[in-house]
Amino acid sequence: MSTRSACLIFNPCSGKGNPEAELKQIFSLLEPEIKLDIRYTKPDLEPSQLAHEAVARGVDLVIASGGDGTVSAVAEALITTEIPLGVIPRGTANAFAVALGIPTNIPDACQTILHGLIRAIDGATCNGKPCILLTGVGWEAETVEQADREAKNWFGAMAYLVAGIEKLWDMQSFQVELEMDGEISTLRAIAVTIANAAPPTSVLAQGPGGVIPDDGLLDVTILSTQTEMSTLGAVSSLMTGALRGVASQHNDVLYLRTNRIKVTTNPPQKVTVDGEIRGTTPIEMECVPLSLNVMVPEI
Ligand SMILES: Nc1ncnc2c1ncn2[C@@H]1O[C@H](COP(=O)(O)OP(=O)(O)OP(=O)(O)O)[C@@H](O)[C@H]1O
Repeated sequence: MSTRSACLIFNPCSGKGNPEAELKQIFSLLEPEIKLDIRYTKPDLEPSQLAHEAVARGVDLVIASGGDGTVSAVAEALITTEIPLGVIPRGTANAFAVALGIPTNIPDACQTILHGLIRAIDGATCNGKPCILLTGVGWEAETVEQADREAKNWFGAMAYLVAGIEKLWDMQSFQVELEMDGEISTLRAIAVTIANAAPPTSVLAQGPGGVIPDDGLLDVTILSTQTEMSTLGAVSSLMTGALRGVASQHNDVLYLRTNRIKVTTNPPQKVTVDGEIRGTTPIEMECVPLSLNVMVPEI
């Protein structure tokens, strides 16, 4: 007997699997218990619009199935509503799912939607637009741009590592002005990453020992630079720190926690928000505490 109603927003182009078979599998796992209204994303239709329409129709749950781009856009429509977000990850990195412990295989992700718990997490805005994962300025944004569809098809999640190493050699340091609580600090950096939620694999976003998605704060990680050699040392320290789940102690890695920050750079730098390129600096980012309900596995 179907008791809950859900809109499933399905990106047929995410990842490298067979979308028809995947959708069939999702349907067979969920439909016995959830009445599903399936909507396909289209290149010229923002998934957030489909999610807004679902909210207006009054569904109990909205499920995003795709990569982080799809999940982030669907979440945009659910922030500040009580309607929970279900996630069936089918992308390359699936950073949002990994950050929240949501399984990245279809059967277990569906189990989480059927029998999981609702967890309230923070959302954020970057220049007034929603951000649920992280905003990257400089190296992170250059890496995301370099890791295009073709690279992701070839290398999977390793595409980001390959692109990051490739881009590191070209990175010029830039001047950064950080404004928090009316105070301004100035320094030179190659990367400024502001995270609301991030998995350990987002090495530039680890903050002082992992990103906490429901603390009402953003984790800012700055890779400041002195010389090319010290940059390499800082990057390898960040990577080993991320693997071991501890903060890097390198002198060129700085951490801050804040609920609101403005970042201005000279020259302007590319910005990535939740894995999509979104213009250039300056940016203003703000945490919106406990504004998004997400289905997560039972502990
Ligand atoms: N029907 C469609 N046909 C072509 N492109 C689509 C369609 N629906 C969505 N898209 C595009 O898919 C992109 C979002 O993809 P998403 O992030 O969900 O998956 P992905 O790219 O496989 O994931 P990842 O970023 O992890 O590799 C957007 O650029 C959007 O325009």
